[in-house]
Amino acid sequence: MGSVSVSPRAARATAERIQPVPELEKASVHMKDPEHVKRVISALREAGADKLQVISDFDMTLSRFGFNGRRCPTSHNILDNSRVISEEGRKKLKDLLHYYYPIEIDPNRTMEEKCPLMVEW
Ligand SMILES: Nc1ccn([C@@H]2O[C@H](COP(=O)(O)O)[C@@H](O)[C@H]2O)c(=O)n1
Repeated sequence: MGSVSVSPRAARATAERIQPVPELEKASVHMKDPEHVKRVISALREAGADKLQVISDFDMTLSRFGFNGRRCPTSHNILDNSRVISEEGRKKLKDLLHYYYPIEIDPNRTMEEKCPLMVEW
């Protein structure tokens, strides 16, 4: 949420019309500045879907790591195992996962060693 910029004028305008966001009331949601988050969400709602641009990253910040003791799929896993990928493509992706994932979680490698390999992946 911190990277969404809202002009002071837009923030003031929306502050008066903030609608409740029930999802934000969940115990699992932690916010440094809840009022700012509410203002940003109101501004997003007001601007509409045409103005929305979503940028996500790929390191389990958006996807869940585990649930009920089981590992959740990453965003890559979902695509890798979907029917939009050919059988041959799925095999290649699985081979890449088996090669690169152990490197990603290897506690004996430095970030400097890992980074170029993760980019290569
Ligand atoms: N080509 C790739 C690259 C990365 N991964 C794994 O996905 C994790 C990121 O998961 P998100 O749900 O946040 O996208 C990353 O830590 C790698 O383990 C992959 O499977 N395929």
